[in-house]
Amino acid sequence: MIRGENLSKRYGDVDAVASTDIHIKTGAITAIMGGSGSGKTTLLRLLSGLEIPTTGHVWYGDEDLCDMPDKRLYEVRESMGMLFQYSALLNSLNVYDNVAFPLHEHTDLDEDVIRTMVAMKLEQVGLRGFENLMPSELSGGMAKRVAFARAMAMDPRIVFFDEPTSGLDPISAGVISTLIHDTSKMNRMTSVVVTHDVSAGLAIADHVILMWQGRIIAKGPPDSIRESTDERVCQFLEGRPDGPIPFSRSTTSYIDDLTHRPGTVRLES
Ligand SMILES: Nc1ncnc2c1ncn2[C@@H]1O[C@H](COP(=O)(O)OP(=O)(O)OP(=O)(O)O)[C@@H](O)[C@H]1O
Repeated sequence: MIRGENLSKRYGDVDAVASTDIHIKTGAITAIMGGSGSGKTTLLRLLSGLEIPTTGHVWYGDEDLCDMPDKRLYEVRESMGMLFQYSALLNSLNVYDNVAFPLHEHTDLDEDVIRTMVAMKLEQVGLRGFENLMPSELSGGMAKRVAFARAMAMDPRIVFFDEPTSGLDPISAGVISTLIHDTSKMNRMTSVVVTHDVSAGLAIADHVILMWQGRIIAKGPPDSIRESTDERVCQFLEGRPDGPIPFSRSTTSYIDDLTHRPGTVRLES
């Protein structure tokens, strides 16, 4: 369904994503995992057309997302759902209006029809009856579920989830992971999930992609990732602080930085 070809995204002198080829399979759940700063969110934003790559192409079917007229890009993005890392609910709107927002924005449906659709989506996430609550009155887990209902509002063909379980207790995280899995399978939806949550990622995904320093270092079904002997993959799966994946990404010597030696980053005085 979506294919990234030689994708790179450079911010200043950081290669957030570097020379990456990726194929998102139709109807499958793809988990993109990797350490902090490895480029997962950037890759997700490139694949969903939210970010323009520095090099490369994103093919959506046989159309290039990076070279699409704005009107067509808008149409394509209507067929995609997005659940952002911090839920991104609109704080001035209650739960009902947040979930109804895409339907109000993109359709001419009668309010009665919208009300029915919102009730169905809220039932799906176990929050029917909470329509009048404001985002500030929701727990983190409830906010994620509202964001999930909103991402599903237009019955998208593909949904991008950015850290859907971050900051949640294990039970709420389990609820969200199950929702992603069951909804994807029931609706034959294509899902792309960026997550730090190794066990959830391996449990719900059909296909796993592991990133390090902007590049894909392993890909395949969960079992092949579990059985990988690549030291970087093992370190990530086991959550070991020591190994080939360094804790610090600094490229300059610490001592040089502290002593303000030439060629190093100067601290502001
Ligand atoms: N808008 C931006 N401007 C400048 N640098 C950015 C921007 N977005 C990302 N980066 C840099 O690109 C690199 C990859 O960031 P990205 O958010 O894609 O990683 P990530 O794997 O999703 O990290 P995390 O798991 O911590 O959210 C990081 O070094 C980050 O600082």
